[in-house]
Amino acid sequence: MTSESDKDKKEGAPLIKKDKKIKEQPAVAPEKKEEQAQVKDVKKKRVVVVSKKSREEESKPKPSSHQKSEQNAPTPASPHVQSLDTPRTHKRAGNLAGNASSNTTRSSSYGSSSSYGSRPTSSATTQRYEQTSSYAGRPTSSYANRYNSSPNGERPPRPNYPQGDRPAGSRPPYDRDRANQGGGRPPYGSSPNGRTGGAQSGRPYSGGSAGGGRPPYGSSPYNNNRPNSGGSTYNRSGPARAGGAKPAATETIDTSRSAGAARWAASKGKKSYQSKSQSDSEKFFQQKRKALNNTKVVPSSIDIMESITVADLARKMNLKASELIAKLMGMGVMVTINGQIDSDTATILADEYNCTVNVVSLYDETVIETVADRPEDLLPRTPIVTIMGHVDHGKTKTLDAIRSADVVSKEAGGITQHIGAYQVTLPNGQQITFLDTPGHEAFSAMRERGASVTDIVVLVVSGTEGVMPQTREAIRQAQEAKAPIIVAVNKMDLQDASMEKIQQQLAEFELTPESWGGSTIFVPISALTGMGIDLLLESILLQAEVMELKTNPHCAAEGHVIEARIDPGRGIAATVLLSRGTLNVGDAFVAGIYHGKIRAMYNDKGQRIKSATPAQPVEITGFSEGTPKAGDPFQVTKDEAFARQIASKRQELHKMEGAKNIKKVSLANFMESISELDQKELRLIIKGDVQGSVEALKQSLEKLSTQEIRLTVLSAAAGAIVEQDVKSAATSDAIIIGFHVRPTPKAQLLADQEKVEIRKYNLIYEVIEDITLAIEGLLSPELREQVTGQAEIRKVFSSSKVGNIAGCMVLSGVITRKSRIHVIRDSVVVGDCTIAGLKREKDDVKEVKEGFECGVTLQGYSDVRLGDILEAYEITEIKRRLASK
Ligand SMILES: Nc1nc2c(ncn2[C@@H]2O[C@H](COP(=O)(O)OP(=O)(O)OP(=O)(O)O)[C@@H](O)[C@H]2O)c(=O)[nH]1
Repeated sequence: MTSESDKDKKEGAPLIKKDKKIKEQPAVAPEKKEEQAQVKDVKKKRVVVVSKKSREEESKPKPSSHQKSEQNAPTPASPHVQSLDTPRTHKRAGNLAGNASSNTTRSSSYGSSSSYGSRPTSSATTQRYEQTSSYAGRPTSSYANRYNSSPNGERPPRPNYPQGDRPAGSRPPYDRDRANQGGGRPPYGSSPNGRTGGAQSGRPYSGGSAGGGRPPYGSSPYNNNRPNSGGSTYNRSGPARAGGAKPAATETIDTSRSAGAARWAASKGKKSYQSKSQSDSEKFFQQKRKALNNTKVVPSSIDIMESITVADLARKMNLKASELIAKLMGMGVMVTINGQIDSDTATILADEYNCTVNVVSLYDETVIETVADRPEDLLPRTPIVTIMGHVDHGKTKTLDAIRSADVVSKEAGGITQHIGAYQVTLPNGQQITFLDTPGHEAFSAMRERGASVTDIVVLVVSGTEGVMPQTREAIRQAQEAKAPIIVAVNKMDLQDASMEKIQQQLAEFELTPESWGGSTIFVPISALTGMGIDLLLESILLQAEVMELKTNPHCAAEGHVIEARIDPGRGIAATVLLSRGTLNVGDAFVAGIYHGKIRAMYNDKGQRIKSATPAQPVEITGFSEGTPKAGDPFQVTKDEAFARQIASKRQELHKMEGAKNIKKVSLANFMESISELDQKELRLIIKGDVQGSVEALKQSLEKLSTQEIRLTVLSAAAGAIVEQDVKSAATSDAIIIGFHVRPTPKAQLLADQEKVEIRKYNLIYEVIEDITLAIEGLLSPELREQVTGQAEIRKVFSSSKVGNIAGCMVLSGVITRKSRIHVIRDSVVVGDCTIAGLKREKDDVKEVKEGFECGVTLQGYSDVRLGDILEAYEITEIKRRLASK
């Protein structure tokens, strides 16, 4: 039985400890407790305010001094104005000035930072960029072509673009006059080959970074000068800290106990009031204030990729996207805010603002540099052979004979064990790798991606049928790939097979037999009987010997994807053929635009292996995301993080290339842009009497689209309005336009039921007019400022209750209590706020007219100074018209 004391020991132990703790604390009088609670409360509020403040200041590039003053000054509940004749200096004004100056240091540090340049750059990558910069140019075809190297492991020479194509690192200013005369620059959107290559020529990436003022990764400009969360306010009342170190918790409590706590509490109250009262118009003003704070000039130069969205370009140039869109429209380029424009167009646009565009190639950042082979590193390697030829000429049977296994019959049984390539070991120990994919498809896929994987092509030609269409195609493909051809004249076991006939036919394709003085090897074979197969293999080895195929097996592995598939059990699996290096399980890699880490590796016999050498076909697993394509370059990287980085940049580049030519708003891309932009949309289905007028109407209507409102023609066809049209309109929320056509009775009935609007017209201008009005109805009104009066600050008073009071003389117009105010200093708008109090003498007034003195306290801005102009203005909403856009 458990005794009471035991129970206490078990259950009551923590309680006793707690009690002890409480007892250790000195006794506090009830009123003292209340005070402590208040102080704690104030402290909590204060921490919130401070963090909020630092966030605000971080987001603003400049005038932190204003904010500082504002925070120090409590919100004036009832502004009091002293007579202008009784100047009074306030002790706190000096404090505020001191704070302001400390913040000036901070704002300059913000100002020097470039938000565009904060791209992460590892030092290792930078080294690579520097190496890359020596390229004179690059092919402009798809991304995969760019990463492919030659089969012998050497990087193909980069094409040299004509000298003077573009100076290193920068673009020459665009001579508009010349272009207008049809001279220099190609038309918009036509990006001539070599342009981008020229852009990079000789321009070291790191140099570009430096020129662009890009801060190195991780070195945030904020870190240097930004005060810690305590800020100067803490310093004033709290104990001094060495080196501006973050205050300890005790310090915070101490400072909270000071008289400043009340001010913080008031400040907190004001802020919560502000945040609550954020109406739509307030948002507008916030944006405006932000814009004012960002009244930066257009930079003299910017760095962009090969294409850029209008929004990004506007941001880089410190301009409004709408302004750029308008300019582009003037140039005949219809583009939305998130639409891509190429670097040429961006250059022309930027040139309008005397801004030079430097094209930073994303491609450069996706290149995995490899170390060049030294002659002593190179060792002979296995030849890689592709069997090609016309349908039914015996390709599979030949491969089958080579492997001494009947693949045809296995395939008939549904067994597909092959991995796209396999290696044959001959009795003498020599090896040959055969690509086991249907020749043409493999070749086409490889060629499309710029891969030249095959060393030798074996062209199988039926000795009975002779040269057929696919034989010709195979010859062309092999010749384009500069792969030597060995002709295997098959089915020589058949009576009507003729070697001579085939030789004659092929001579027309510059495939002349050695016996005729040419250099092409012809081998008579019978895949059925196995006759001539040995000779064929010998011929392959002979050809390979002549080609002196060598590679470096000791470097990081490189090669190509031969085929890829999704294995139900193992996920993404790809057959890879290495051109150089040794591949090991656990290696990080990039294949095309995807990356991964080798999880498992299998040879062509399906056996699990740990490493693979050049020309040895292997199937790998371990892809982290997508499935690569046949012909994609495969490269091992130093680690997985780098592989991921490269893959992500390649994906971005791939996306950009895909989007590069999308400039005009089209039905194909509108869904994407709408989801991105949250645009308003007017959807139409057009039906007309003849196709010609339907097309004309469609084009005219699509031109009415603005960056805010998309006009989408879902379908445009000739014919009556039928039920299907109504159904489509109902599901997609569209309006039907009937031009010279009417709905069938059934369609009309359905439209009535579904509340689908059918508008009928006979004149094209009526349609345009109606739709224009509809679009204008959807346009949000334009908010326009109207200045109502101006006052000059002749004296500044500080009040402990209401903060700074501006003693003003109204110079023109009228200042009303409801006016919004621009604070203008040296012709620069430094503040945008409302009036908290307006007084004549000691009386609150609604307005003060020209020629009268008044006292103004501002809401949301307290850093008023002698000589500042207070510009009173009102916002008026103006209905937008399409014509005025
Ligand atoms: N008599 C004879 N028949 C052959 C020979 N080689 C292949 N054949 C037959 O020709 C037909 C087609 O052979 P495949 O090896 O499937 O031809 P293929 O070129 O691979 O055909 P596709 O895969 O459709 O392009 C089969 O019926 C084979 O048995 C040969 O040397 N002699």
